[in-house]
Amino acid sequence: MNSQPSPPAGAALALAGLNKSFGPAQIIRDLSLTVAAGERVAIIGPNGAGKSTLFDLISGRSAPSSGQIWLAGQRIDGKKPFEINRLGLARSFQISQLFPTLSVFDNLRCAMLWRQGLGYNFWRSLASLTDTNTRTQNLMQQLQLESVAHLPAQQLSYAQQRALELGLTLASDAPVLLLDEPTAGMSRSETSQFMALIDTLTRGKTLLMVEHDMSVVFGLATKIAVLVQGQLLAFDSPEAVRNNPLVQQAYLGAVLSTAESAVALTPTLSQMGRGGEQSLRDVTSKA
Ligand SMILES: Nc1ncnc2c1ncn2[C@@H]1O[C@H](COP(=O)(O)OP(=O)(O)OP(=O)(O)O)[C@@H](O)[C@H]1O
Repeated sequence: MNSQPSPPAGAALALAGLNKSFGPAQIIRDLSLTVAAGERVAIIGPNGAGKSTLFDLISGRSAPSSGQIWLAGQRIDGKKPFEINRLGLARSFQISQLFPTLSVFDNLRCAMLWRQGLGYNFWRSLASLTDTNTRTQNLMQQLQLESVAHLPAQQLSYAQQRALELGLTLASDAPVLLLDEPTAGMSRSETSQFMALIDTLTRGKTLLMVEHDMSVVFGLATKIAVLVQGQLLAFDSPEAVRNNPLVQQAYLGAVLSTAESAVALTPTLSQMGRGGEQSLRDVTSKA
């Protein structure tokens, strides 16, 4: 009767028949989704649609009521967050994840060490420390945070803190990343520049992001998943989702009409090119 379900071949992440209830309230309903390696998926939907709950299920923060989740072919539903992280999935946890009194460099180094399973260990070999320091330095450069390397995280600007938070997620070197509203709270120009940073630093990785800002969604995602009342209404290319009458009716129509002007004002990544990446320096170097 209960034949063991198998994951779709070659998927970076796959969800099948996922359900989550809190008491009598069913929040996620029979959700199935297959994400190919290297795909960038934006999860959108009205407030309360279940986006954060879905992230919680994938990252192990809570267990599904039923259904399966596979990461690169391995069942992960019901596993602990640190086990899922070790298996190759990292989730950004907003600024609260930062160590406020540690420097930018030490925040990143801690994340690197955790990935290696070393922690702060007095007896760690000098060679591995040197290697970690070099890789921390490289990541810090990519994040354009060298100018604030020795500042405590709590003294950074908001945009710099978000860049550091992205760095902590990247430090685990996980091939699958979950980003929770990466540009929330940023100005429009900061958002454009941060999008360019995400684009550059997550190349080749599989990305899922919950995002309300349609300029980010349509500028960055290769696929969009639309969640309404816990159900997957659509999972398709940005163009197909934009033109889907069901999506228009349930969600995007209203959102796009208010966001359209913002989208028009925000250059796409290809339009930004190197210039966009360059100007991020201005944002992240703000004291
Ligand atoms: N631990 C919980 N216990 C009971 N209900 C919960 C719990 N967590 C979430 N919910 C409910 O589940 C529903 C979906 O919440 P969720 O935060 O996943 O939505 P969301 O799409 O991320 O919303 P938003 O866009 O506003 O962040 C909401 O009605 C919320 O009240």
